[in-house]
Amino acid sequence: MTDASPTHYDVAVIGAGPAGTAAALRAAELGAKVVVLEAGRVGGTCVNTGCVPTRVLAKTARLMRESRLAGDYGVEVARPSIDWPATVARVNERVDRVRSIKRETERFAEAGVDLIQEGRARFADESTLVLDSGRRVSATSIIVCVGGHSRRLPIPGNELATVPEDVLGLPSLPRRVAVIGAGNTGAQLVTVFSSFGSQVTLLDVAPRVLMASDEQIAEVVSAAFTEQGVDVRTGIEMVQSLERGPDGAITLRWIADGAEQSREVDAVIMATGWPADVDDLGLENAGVDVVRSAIPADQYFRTAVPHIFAVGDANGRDMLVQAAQFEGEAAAENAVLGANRRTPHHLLPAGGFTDPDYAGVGLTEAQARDRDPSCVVASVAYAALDRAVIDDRETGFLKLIADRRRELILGAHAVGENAIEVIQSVTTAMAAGVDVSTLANVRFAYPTYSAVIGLAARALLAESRDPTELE
Ligand SMILES: Cc1cc2nc3c(=O)[nH]c(=O)nc-3n(C[C@H](O)[C@H](O)[C@H](O)COP(=O)(O)OP(=O)(O)OC[C@H]3O[C@@H](n4cnc5c(N)ncnc54)[C@H](O)[C@@H]3O)c2cc1C
Ligand SMILES: NC(=O)c1ccc[n+]([C@@H]2O[C@H](COP(=O)([O-])OP(=O)(O)OC[C@H]3O[C@@H](n4cnc5c(N)ncnc54)[C@H](O)[C@@H]3O)[C@@H](O)[C@H]2O)c1
Repeated sequence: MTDASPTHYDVAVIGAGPAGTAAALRAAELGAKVVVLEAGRVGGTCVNTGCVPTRVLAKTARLMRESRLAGDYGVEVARPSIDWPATVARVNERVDRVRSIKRETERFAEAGVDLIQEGRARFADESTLVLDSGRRVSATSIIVCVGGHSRRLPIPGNELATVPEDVLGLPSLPRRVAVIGAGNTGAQLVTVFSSFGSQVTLLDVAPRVLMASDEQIAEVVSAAFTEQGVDVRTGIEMVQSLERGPDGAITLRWIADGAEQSREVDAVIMATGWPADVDDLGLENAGVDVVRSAIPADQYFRTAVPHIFAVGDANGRDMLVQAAQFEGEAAAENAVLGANRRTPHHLLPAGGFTDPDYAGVGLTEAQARDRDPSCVVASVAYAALDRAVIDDRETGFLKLIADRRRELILGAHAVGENAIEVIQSVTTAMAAGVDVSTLANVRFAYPTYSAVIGLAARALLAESRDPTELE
């Protein structure tokens, strides 16, 4: 369809992932006439190809591990194995179920938001968008919520690799798999395939796994990978090439310690970054730049063109659902009300479902020591926690970091069973401005993993005090 005179809206939102959905609903709530332009399925990466399917795979992986241990509890089960098509079907069924409770399409309709799904949107100029169908839409403000996509390394044979969004499309469970990239995505896929019984090799140019996490947390996850039989190769110089052999196997070549190394695998997963989905967005027609694969935005989420906002994964800052939603709402308020709303980015709990789980919020220990050398740090091992011993989950610890007066909790990092739930509870305390002695006096139900918070808060109070502190 072509339309010479575009329909005009107060706010046009490109993308119906967590950022776009939050932005559109908030803008409509504030009385704006809103349109959402979505190229694919509503829900975005998170529901369709990211968090939700990954979490179902993580649950499947846990079932595999638990089944292997069932005998220790006198529960007799046959040796577990993966029926890959059934696993994929289960993931898809759960994704559909989550989609059915999210009801984005219905919520847009109830809020009076127009949803147009006629292909990809592209800027024709700074106020006009054109869709693949030819339809044109103009808007007073445009909120770009296009998310991102996997990055394929520019190396020979890269088309042989599978990207994380396409893992469910693997024809069968690979017996040998290489994961390139040990960020949040790669680490979780390592656990999934390792638990499923695949032989896993993990490669990264970074000096350690999980570079964004607290260093000690990453050490525990990395050591667990090695103990589980994963071949962890961090600090490599470069990945060179992939080549398909006559038997269908893929030869992966890389350079480490100045020498070429290679391995034959059945699948290679590239989890090497997440650039914004801007290639065909026509940003040059609107005067908006792309810097390091993301759309730069100021603290109010405005791009260089003040009525064009960029939020969620598109601005390349905090690529998390909780950030995308908050940024979307803030940008909608700034667009509709001309307000100046920012995001309190320091309180973004996040983590991953590896074995063991890991999570964190606030400053890492290195960041905290850098900013405040007199900060206090205390860690409590899960081995000191009754519940972890009861469950045979003694690996891990919770680390709390506070200012020298122990008035503010600056960061919390956990690795071990239920790490994310533990960190979420600490986040709640941080958001409420709870000081360490108040946290140390909270009663925790017995026997729980969150009890480690009380132990860690008491350990923080017991840390030797700086003599200048009571001045
Ligand atoms: C494997 C994986 C696991 C993850 N797990 C977690 C997790 O456990 N917790 C967490 O917090 N985060 C997780 N994330 C990150 C999370 O998915 C993203 O941070 C979040 O989805 C970002 O939301 P968004 O709205 O910015 O973008 P997206 O969710 O990517 O949505 C963007 C939407 O824009 C649409 N679009 C793009 N270009 C156009 C265009 N030109 N025209 C029209 N529509 C367009 C796309 O079709 C898409 O629907 C994970 C990511 C991956 C890849
Ligand atoms: N559970 C979660 O909260 C969750 C899960 C998945 C993704 N995410 C978010 O999505 C974003 C993308 O995550 P990601 O893990 O896909 O990407 P990432 O950018 O966080 O990690 C990519 C990894 O690939 C490595 N790499 C890059 N180039 C390489 C090369 N040439 N050879 C070898 N290794 C190379 C990097 O060193 C890095 O460790 C992140 O912001 C992440 O936090 C969050």
